[in-house]
Amino acid sequence: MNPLAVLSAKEMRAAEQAAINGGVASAALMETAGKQVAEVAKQEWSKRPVAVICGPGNNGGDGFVAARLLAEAEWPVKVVRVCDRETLKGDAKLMADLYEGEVSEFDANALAGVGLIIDAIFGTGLTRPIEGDVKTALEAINAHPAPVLSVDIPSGVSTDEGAVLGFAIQAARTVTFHAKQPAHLLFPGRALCGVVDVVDIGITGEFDAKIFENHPSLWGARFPRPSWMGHKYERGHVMCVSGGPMSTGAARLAAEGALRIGAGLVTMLSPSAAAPVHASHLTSIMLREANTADEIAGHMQDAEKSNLVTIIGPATGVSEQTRDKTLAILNSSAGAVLDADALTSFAGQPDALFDVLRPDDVLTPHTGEFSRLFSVEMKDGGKLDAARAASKKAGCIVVLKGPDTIIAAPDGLAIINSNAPPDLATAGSGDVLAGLIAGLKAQGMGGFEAAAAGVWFHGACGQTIGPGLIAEDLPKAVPSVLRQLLKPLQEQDDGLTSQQGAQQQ
Ligand SMILES: NC(=O)C1=CN([C@@H]2O[C@H](COP(=O)(O)OP(=O)(O)OC[C@H]3O[C@@H](n4cnc5c(N)ncnc54)[C@H](OP(=O)(O)O)[C@@H]3O)[C@@H](O)[C@H]2O)[C@H](O)CC1
Ligand SMILES: [K+]
Repeated sequence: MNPLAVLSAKEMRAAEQAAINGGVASAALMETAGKQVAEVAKQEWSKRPVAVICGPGNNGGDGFVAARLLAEAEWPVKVVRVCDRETLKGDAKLMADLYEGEVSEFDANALAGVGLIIDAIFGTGLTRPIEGDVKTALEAINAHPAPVLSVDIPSGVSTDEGAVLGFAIQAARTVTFHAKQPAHLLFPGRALCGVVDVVDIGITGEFDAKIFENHPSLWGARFPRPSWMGHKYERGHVMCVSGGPMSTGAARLAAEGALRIGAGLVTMLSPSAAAPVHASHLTSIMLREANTADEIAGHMQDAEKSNLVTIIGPATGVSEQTRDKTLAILNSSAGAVLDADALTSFAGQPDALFDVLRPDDVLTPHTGEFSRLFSVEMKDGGKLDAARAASKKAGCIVVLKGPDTIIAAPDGLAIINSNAPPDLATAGSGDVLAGLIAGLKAQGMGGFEAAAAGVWFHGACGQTIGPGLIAEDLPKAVPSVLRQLLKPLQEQDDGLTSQQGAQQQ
């Protein structure tokens, strides 16, 4: 299976069942899961008193295995149950029976003197909000100074959404099995996981995954590389629609992003009143006047000559005029990346937009713009489903921006990005992203892959600059990230491309 595949709780159960049908004993899977948890504890922490807190299901079963193996390794182990003994059944009961040490019920003294807590309370089987005595136990764990190692997922986090159901454990580290689940990548779940280890427990076989974690290995083979014999007209053309004289910076940031990522030509389409402002700033980016939707449509005829992709939205203003200009682009043969005001200009009448979008066009809303255009209230943890449904509804690629940006395609495929540092939440950063995506699309990448690559690049540029970042820095960081990405794999610096590097923040 692709190591970047992300499986839902239902898909995890199906993968587990397929392994069982293929002859692997379910108890063997649990034994390996618990063994891997014990191994991570031994690798990451020195020998110390450990409390293993076990819940009523198979997550608790994994905990009993880890407790047995740590006790065999002569760790001082204390097992604490947050369920009645009678609720344990199947493999979990078997593992509880195999544990020979004392098992106590959770109380105020349960964590006294421990230096590590293993959270094996709930995993993928959490079905309802945490409350009552269980909540009291989780609160005591979070209040205790010992680090927490969570089994599969921090208890209280919903697997498919990464939302907190009532209350959740804050882990220092989380060991998950076979593949990541959405909660390991979506906030707030991701922040509650700490460092995530994905370990093998003996599940084999192919799985038709629909969700992936963003990484160059998903799209690197199709990433455009300039060729010796090529010329600028073969590297695509990006046009950027500008706002008025007091709002020109956003379009310039997008244009610079497109040029830096390799588009052969970039042209600013500016209202006449704003053209002198652009003229005093632009050098390698060309400048043309375009005041009306008809004039925009006229420029779109360039699409016949080159692979033209047009960006509209950054500081173009929420107006009927922006709407008409957007429709002029969508009714031409130019590709489109629609951001910010171009999206909000269709709030209240989204069908006028959805009717003309083509499957390869890209929308890049942040959550506010998304809610306005798709008339949905964004809830904690609803992001992945919302982006996938929106992509289907709009019939094009949707990039729902945030610390855990989702890239969704109408056929249900989705990519979750995990390399963006918080420094990227700054004015103008999203404009550069629209430019990166358009620049890659103009060079021949499909909309979905261009969006994934653009989002990853944006994150990698953010990591390169780090604290103090302003949007103007992002296009300037593109060359160093490109140099890194286009190196042969064995020469790449892991800091930028490894999963772990991305996961640590
Ligand atoms: N995926 C794999 O290949 C393997 C996974 N393993 C581990 O198994 C768990 C999933 O186990 P499961 O038994 O399905 O679920 P949980 O252990 O997470 O919990 C289910 C029990 O919890 C009760 N529950 C649910 N929500 C609450 C709540 N809010 N408050 C109290 N109790 C709750 C639930 O009760 P129901 O009434 O809803 O039935 C269950 O009793 C996975 O995460 C891995 O750790 C295998 O060990 C290895 C293979
Ligand atoms: K857990």
